[in-house]
Amino acid sequence: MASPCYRCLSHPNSAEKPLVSEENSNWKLSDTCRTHSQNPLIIEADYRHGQAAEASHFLYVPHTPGNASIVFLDHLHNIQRISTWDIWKQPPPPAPQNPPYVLEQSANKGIKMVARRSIAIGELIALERPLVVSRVDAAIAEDQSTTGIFYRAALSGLSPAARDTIMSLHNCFGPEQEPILGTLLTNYQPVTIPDASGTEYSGLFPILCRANHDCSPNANFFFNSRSFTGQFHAVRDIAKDEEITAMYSELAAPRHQRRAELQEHYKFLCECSTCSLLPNLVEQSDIRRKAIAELIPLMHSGIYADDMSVARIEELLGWATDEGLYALYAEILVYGFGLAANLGVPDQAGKWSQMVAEAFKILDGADSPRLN
Ligand SMILES: C[S@@+](CC[C@H](N)C(=O)[O-])C[C@H]1O[C@@H](n2cnc3c(N)ncnc32)[C@H](O)[C@@H]1O
Repeated sequence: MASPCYRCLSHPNSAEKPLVSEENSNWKLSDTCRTHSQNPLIIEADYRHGQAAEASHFLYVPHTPGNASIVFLDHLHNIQRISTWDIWKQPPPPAPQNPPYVLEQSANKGIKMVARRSIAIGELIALERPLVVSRVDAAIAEDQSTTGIFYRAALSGLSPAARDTIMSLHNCFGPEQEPILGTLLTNYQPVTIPDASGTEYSGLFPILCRANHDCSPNANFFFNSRSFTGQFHAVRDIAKDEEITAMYSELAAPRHQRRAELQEHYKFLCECSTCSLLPNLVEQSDIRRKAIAELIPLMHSGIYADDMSVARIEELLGWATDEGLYALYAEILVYGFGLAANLGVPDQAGKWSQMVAEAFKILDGADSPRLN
């Protein structure tokens, strides 16, 4: 089977989905929904499932029917826990004043995010709360998924402005996909909720999703679960008028693989500066990225292979820098720190530990939860 999307873990759907029919065009709960509780406002999406706790429910935050700013799709037990979070009593943190970006029409990539002024490495570019958060494996009955009734019902509790914003976003699937689902899948970004027993979530961030992809992106998307905001931080200095870019697919992969994934999940051929290198330079870039890819399972499992050395880590750090892969550079640093400590090289471990802290500040901001 084809690989799942890096950002929302979805598999692209087949081309059999019909458009939403006219009679479903009103924003209202469908007949298969029923209210589970009023305050907090929790709706059971499809009571026909008969397994209420494991079926998808919608939570609207704040709990104002038809005027919520966030809708959550999850199983009931998670939704009930999430509804008690103090975060919903607090206003969202302010976005940067005079944001350093503008959204503009591009020649060939739809809307793009562009730097209005020079942006320094580590600077917060944009921050916002999501309009939709969904567990990636939300349960949807076949009849609801093909017609879009499920998503229409989910969005019905949002404010009209929030819904208009969502429906104005790009849907890269065109008529082959139900329009609301197509729009969500085109724009979802990963959301990590601590204490969610490993459940994976996707979120719709209406400004951040306007950034286009680059295989050596200059911004890092980070979800701060404390403030419940998606954020972009610059991972290198960005010049005025330069496009601000993010990553949509696994970057530690050769060009043909990156392009295939982007084509499959986002329907475009990547012609970023890395993908457009001359053939011999693409070959070198692929060698570096494949070498970094080989380290990923070790980094995730924390295993230090016998042939892994401080010198090899330094080489891989250099390649991650050459390739403009800052998030992976930070992951390699973390692994290198552990390796050096494990090998009994305290000076090197200390140096890398400091570099890890600097890298997390750049990627996530000074309040990075990873700094604790
Ligand atoms: C999440 S949206 C990004 C914002 C989008 N450009 C818009 O107009 O709203 C993803 C879509 O943007 C376009 N896109 C993103 N990165 C691209 C790139 N590097 N080259 C060409 N198209 C790109 C593709 O159509 C893709 O499906």
